[in-house]
Amino acid sequence: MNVQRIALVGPMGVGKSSVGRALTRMLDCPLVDLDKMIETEAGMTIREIFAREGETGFRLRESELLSRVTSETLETSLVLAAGGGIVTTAAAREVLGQHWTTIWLNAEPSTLLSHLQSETNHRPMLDSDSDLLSRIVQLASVREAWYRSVARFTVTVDGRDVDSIAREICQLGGWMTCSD
Ligand SMILES: Nc1ncnc2c1ncn2[C@@H]1O[C@H](COP(=O)(O)OP(=O)(O)O)[C@@H](O)[C@H]1O
Ligand SMILES: O=C(O)C1=C[C@@H](OP(=O)(O)O)[C@@H](O)[C@H](O)C1
Ligand SMILES: [Mg+2]
Repeated sequence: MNVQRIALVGPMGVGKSSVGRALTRMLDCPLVDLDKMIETEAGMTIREIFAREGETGFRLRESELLSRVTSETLETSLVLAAGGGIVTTAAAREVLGQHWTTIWLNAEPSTLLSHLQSETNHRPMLDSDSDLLSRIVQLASVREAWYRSVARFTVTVDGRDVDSIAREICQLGGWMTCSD
């Protein structure tokens, strides 16, 4: 069996979790949404982790969990929806580049703004003195080179629905099910 391991990276709000869910339906293989797994294991929400442990504590949990999930599933087909900031950790970039077919979902700031406008509550990295659009642009300027460095493919999502994005990803790899 041909093992497929697809990791979705990209900025907050681009649709990693949503496209991840669509992909697992289409490919009939499991999804790990890393943020959800972090929350379950910590028994805290992401906002609570940031409040108690700061961004540093969250990044440690995130990169350690990525390494563990990766090493425990090397022979398993899997879709991984990462959090937008995973690429800020060097160890995580190494794992994504080496052990996953990593796909960068990318979008214009205006698209991210429209996706995130009612979704800032559980995303502490969006707490900022500046307005939401400026924060989106600022994070992109820091992170885009890292997304590029880990990604085998880039998919632009502007103006597209979740299923069409997932279908494009399946076509990129020639995947019909996770065993193809
Ligand atoms: N292609 C899309 N078109 C319209 N809305 C989208 C699309 N992708 C995601 N969304 C919406 O944007 C918000 C953030 O999506 P989510 O999947 O949580 O993004 P991420 O995991 O990348 O932060 C959700 O409300 C989701 O329904
Ligand atoms: O970009 C970031 O730093 C973060 C993105 C979030 O995930 P999504 O990209 O799924 O929103 C989550 O991991 C956390 O709030 C930090
Ligand atoms: Mg997500």
